[in-house]
Order: sequence, then C-alpha cells, then structure tokens
Amino acid sequence: MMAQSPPLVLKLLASSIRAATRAGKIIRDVMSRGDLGIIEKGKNDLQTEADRSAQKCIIVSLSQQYPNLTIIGEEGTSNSEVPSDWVVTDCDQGVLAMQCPEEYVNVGLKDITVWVDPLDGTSEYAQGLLDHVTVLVGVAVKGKAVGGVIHQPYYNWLTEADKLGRTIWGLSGLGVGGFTPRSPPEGQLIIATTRSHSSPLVQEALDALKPDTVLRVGGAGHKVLLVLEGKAHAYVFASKGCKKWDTCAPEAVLAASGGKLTDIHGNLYTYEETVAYPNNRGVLATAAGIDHSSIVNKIPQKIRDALV
Ligand SMILES: Nc1ncnc2c1ncn2[C@@H]1O[C@H](COP(=O)(O)O)[C@@H](O)[C@H]1OP(=O)(O)O
Ligand SMILES: [Mg+2]
Ligand SMILES: [Mg+2]
Ligand SMILES: [Mg+2]
Repeated sequence: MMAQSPPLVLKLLASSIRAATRAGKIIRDVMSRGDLGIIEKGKNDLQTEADRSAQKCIIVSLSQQYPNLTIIGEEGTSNSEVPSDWVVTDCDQGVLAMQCPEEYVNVGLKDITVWVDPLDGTSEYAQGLLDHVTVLVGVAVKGKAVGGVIHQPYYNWLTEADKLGRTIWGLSGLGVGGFTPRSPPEGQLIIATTRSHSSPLVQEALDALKPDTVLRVGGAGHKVLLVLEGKAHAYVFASKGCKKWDTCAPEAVLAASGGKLTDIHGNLYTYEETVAYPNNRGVLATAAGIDHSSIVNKIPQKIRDALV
C-alpha cells in the first residue's frame, strides 16, 4: 500500500514551526552583530534588519515548499535573494506524524491564507526587552484562524541560556504543542496589556475591569503566551494598532488550548486574503475557563462605540 502524504494543513504547520524557529535564530544574530538598521515606518512603528531578514527567511522557506500559497507578511514583499542557510524546507516530524483533525484533511491550497509577523514586539526588541519578542506564523482556513506557531527566540535567555528559545504551536481540534498550558490563579484578575502603545481609551478599559494586577508588556504573541501560561487571565487592548498578522497565530494557538481571542466586542476577526489588515476593533483574549463574554460586558459601551 502506498503511504498517504500528510494533509496540507498539518504539513504547513510542521513547516512553519521549522521556518519560525530559523527566523528566531536570525533575530538573535542581528542583535548579536549590534547594528539593528532601524527604519521608522510610522508613528511609534519601527522596522529593523531583524524584521526584514526574518520575514524573508519565512516567506522564501514556505514559498519554496508551497508554490502559489497566499502568504501575507507584515514587512511587505520583496524578491531579493537570501542566503541559502535561511531557506528551511524540512518539517517538524512530531507534528507531521499527528492525526489531522477530520475537518482539515481535505483543505486545499486555495482555502489557506498564511499571516506572518516575522518579529512581534519590535519596539521592545530595539530596547533590549528581548523575551517580549516572538515570531508569529498563522494559518487561516477559509478566513478562520485554525493553526498557529508562536516562537519565542529569547525564552530563557537570562536564566538557562543553554535552553534558549521555545516554539509553541496549536491546531484547532488537535490542541497545543511545545508546552503545557496552565490555568491562571483563581480569585483574582491579572490583565496583560500594551507597554508601548497605550492611550486614554486603553487605560479606561483597564480601569473598568478593576484588575488586581496589570502587566504592561510588549507584543501580541508575548501577551498571549502569558495567558497560555496562566500568568494572566486576559489580554486587553482597547485600541486600534494591531494587525491581522499580530493576532492570527496567537488566536489559533489560544483557541486550540480552549481560550479565545476576539475584538473588544467579543466577535472573531477573520483572516481571508482580502480582509483589511488593521484590527480596528481592539483585542480581547482570555484563558481557557475564563468567561470571555463577562469581560466584554464590563467594557463600557462608550469604549466599545469608539472601536468600530
Ligand atoms: N500603533 C501601532 N502601530 C504599529 N504596530 C502596532 C501598534 N500597536 C500595536 N502594534 C503591533 O501589535 C503588537 C502588540 O502591541 P503592543 O506591544 O503595543 O501590545 C506590537 O508589538 C506591534 O507589532 P510589531 O512589533 O510586530 O510591529
Ligand atoms: Mg511592526
Ligand atoms: Mg506584531
Ligand atoms: Mg512585527
């Protein structure tokens, strides 16, 4: 009997794990060399050589394996040559060997849009808050965020440098791999929010939720990691500013763990190729077991009306 090739969604996730991990090494190498090559794309919006190089690594690596795949990356498109050791065309064998959830077995290339944030937390990267940095690859099927990779290249950098970096993935219907999610402590409310893109509206939403603790940290990927790790109950960002590549992978990984990422109204974003990039309705993510809608309901209508 001929061996069946693995379903596309599973294989793409397995390839994305390898590509994101390679991109993380590029991000560390740029920092080690010390010349970040910073460009200001807009107000409070930087791009470094690490963002550019990591994106090339991921896009070239996935495009070689999946010609005609729709890939949308934060740093735009460029056809420039990349060093051959940036091109990774192998797969994570552990994920490849898993049983693909039935509903994704027959998904074809045309149903998929991949959203790439090659370096999430650029502002923190430039300031040396290196554990806030993640590499995000999200796999959307017919507009729904179903698969995701969150690679954290500097995980453990201050504590166990010999175990540097981690890669966490999730697939709807299959679960989360790379670590074991934990529940946040009961009887309190810990909220993670922005440290570099705050505003009066962001603060008003936090005040309304009366949290015991607010963690002001960088990156959408990093904040969702805090929620997955049980270090925060929720990630609340009552502002525009995040884009589809910031939330696609985190949404998929969080959902695979039983949590939820939506706009501030509690509605899911969609991730089809034609969708507008900005997440103008804010971000609200909650851990598994947290009542997402009760948090939505505590956000004053005035704030919700401002985010449409
Ligand atoms: N006003 C903004 N302009 C550009 N990017 C933003 C803005 N607000 C948020 N982001 C993106 O969303 C991520 C999460 O936001 P925050 O860290 O403020 O909570 C940021 O790291 C940044 O992604 P990136 O670093 O990939 O450009
Ligand atoms: Mg950016
Ligand atoms: Mg980002
Ligand atoms: Mg980015």
